[in-house]
Amino acid sequence: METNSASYHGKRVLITGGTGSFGHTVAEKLLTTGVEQVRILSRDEAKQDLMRHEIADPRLRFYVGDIRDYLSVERAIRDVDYVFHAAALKQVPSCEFFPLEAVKTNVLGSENVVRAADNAGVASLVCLSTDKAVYPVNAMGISKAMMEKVAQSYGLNNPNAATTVSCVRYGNVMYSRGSVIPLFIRQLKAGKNLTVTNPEMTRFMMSLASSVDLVEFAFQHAEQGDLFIRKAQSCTVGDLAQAVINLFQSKASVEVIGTRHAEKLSEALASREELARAQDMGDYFRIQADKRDLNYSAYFDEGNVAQAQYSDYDSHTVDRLTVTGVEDLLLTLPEVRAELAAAGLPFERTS
Ligand SMILES: O=c1ccn([C@@H]2O[C@H](COP(=O)(O)OP(=O)(O)O[C@H]3O[C@H](CO)[C@H](O)[C@H](O)[C@H]3O)[C@@H](O)[C@H]2O)c(=O)[nH]1
Repeated sequence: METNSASYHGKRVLITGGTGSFGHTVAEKLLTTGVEQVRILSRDEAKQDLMRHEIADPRLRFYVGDIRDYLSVERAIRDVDYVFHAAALKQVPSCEFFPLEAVKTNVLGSENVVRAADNAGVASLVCLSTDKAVYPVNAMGISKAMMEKVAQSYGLNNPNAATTVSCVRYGNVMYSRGSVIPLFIRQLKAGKNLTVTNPEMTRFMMSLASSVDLVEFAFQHAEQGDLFIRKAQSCTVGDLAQAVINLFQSKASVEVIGTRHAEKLSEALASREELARAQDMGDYFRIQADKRDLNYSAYFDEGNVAQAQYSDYDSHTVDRLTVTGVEDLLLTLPEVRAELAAAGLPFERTS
């Protein structure tokens, strides 16, 4: 995390959904700065207890609550300077089965966070979204797309707002809980074949460290309503499986199981319409909110002629990693290195 320690000096930071892998990593990094307090708001007291023991620091404070419940957000956000909003329902299948639960947490819960941040005079709020919010096809993505709209409408409706509200979109965070990389490794260790949905399916691959950098970047650069994405490479799931097989020197084969419910062949981090108004910032894009006011005729009559020159920032068309490239990326992940070390296999490149 390109932590600008000075920005946190003497400040209080709240992380919603803070016991997850993102929250944990951010909290640890913040505590290396001169931050005054890091607050975690989450539902599960057992996970909080675990984290309290893992990071024993008196500046870390835990609030049991749920973003669906405004009062619990209000309690946790009082006197806070900055908020990282990571609390969400983010499993595609569970949101598919219970779409209204996704609405309650990802849309209405996020609205609670925005409103509470405004009422508490928070300086900056960064909301975490996902590539599945772009041209969404599943309930998780649709609810995250609505969260982005809720976040952006805050500035549109409050031109003199004291709180800067921005969003970031992730791709697939490698080795995140419940995702395919730990699954592949578990399958290999159990002597099973790797289950691949569709070998040609592509996903953006991001390490946890680079997703934390993205949030940090947004925090440092956000203006009202901005949405940030980090440029990323993609790979096919077939190549990902092959890279895992190669690193673990396994004889396992790949079993094609077919596309799951509500998943896409590729994901887009930004649409062409968004890229047409995006600012290229090196490793990142800033996508500004449509700043026209809520005058309906402006909304309908003023188009954007630049749009036609752009295509989506899509995992099928961006720079694609080779199998060796995926192996190299996997070797940067501490969890993969630990698994390889435990299996007595090399986890450094010799050539
Ligand atoms: O047994 C499996 C399971 C998955 N896949 C494939 O592996 C890729 C990644 O699958 P994950 O389940 O790891 O990730 P998803 O893209 O489905 O979704 C993930 O990324 C999202 C962000 O885009 C959210 O964070 C979500 O919670 C998280 O599961 C997909 O192409 C999927 O089809 C397989 O090939 N075999």
